[in-house]
Amino acid sequence: MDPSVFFVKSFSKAFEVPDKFKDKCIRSMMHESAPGVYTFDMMQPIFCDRLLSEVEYFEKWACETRFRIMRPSTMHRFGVALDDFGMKGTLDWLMRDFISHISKILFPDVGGCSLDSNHGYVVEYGMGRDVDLGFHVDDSEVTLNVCLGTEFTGGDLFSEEIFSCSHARGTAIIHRGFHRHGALATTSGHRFSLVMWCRREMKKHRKGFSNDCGECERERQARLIQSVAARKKKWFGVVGEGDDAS
Ligand SMILES: O=C(O)CCC(=O)C(=O)O
Ligand SMILES: [Fe+2]
Repeated sequence: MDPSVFFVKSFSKAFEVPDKFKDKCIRSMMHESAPGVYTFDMMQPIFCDRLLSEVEYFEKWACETRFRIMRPSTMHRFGVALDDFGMKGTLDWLMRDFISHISKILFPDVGGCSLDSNHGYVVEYGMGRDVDLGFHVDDSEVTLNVCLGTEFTGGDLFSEEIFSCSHARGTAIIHRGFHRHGALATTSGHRFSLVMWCRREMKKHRKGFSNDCGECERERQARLIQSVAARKKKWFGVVGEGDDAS
């Protein structure tokens, strides 16, 4: 996958410099909006558009086939988990090659570079969708939140410190999972965000377990991916680039 297709220049450049300058470059593109909360430019509009059209296709498909959408978390009534439509490979790549490095620099105390699993989803706010999100902590070591747009007012993210970060399309916020935060009401339009809860599962919980039913989960994922890819191909004549199914 070519990062320059998805990432803004400042982001991809920071990861291309020789290793000895990399940490400094990555740090210099971060703006600390509140203690422990960092914002930076990350995604190009084309990434936001493509992800949102995938979500739209998936929701349409789920509606027509009566596939029960797994909501991202108990806090959300709307939104979709990205694993459900074959984006696991893309999310793993994002975490392994980029988020882990950022986490090593900013959050060595929680995940550092040893993040090894993730839960990625898109949340939706606005008329007929969720309105806001109460104060909470995430089930993650490190959380990445990328604003996908589209047009909206309100929806600022907030945390305990006096901090309000209005999120522009393509910008990312990264923080520790235990950093309490919430989202104010989206007062007009629709707001979508890509959220990735990045975890350190293996080291924390699974040490010493050789059979944790990963096999069953892999089979379930493979069946789902095949079925979604087949339907997408039938309807749209394409399978999204970067999907597990491609
Ligand atoms: O609404 C947002 O962008 C924040 C979402 C969030 O904090 C979460 O899903 O854990
Ligand atoms: Fe959260």
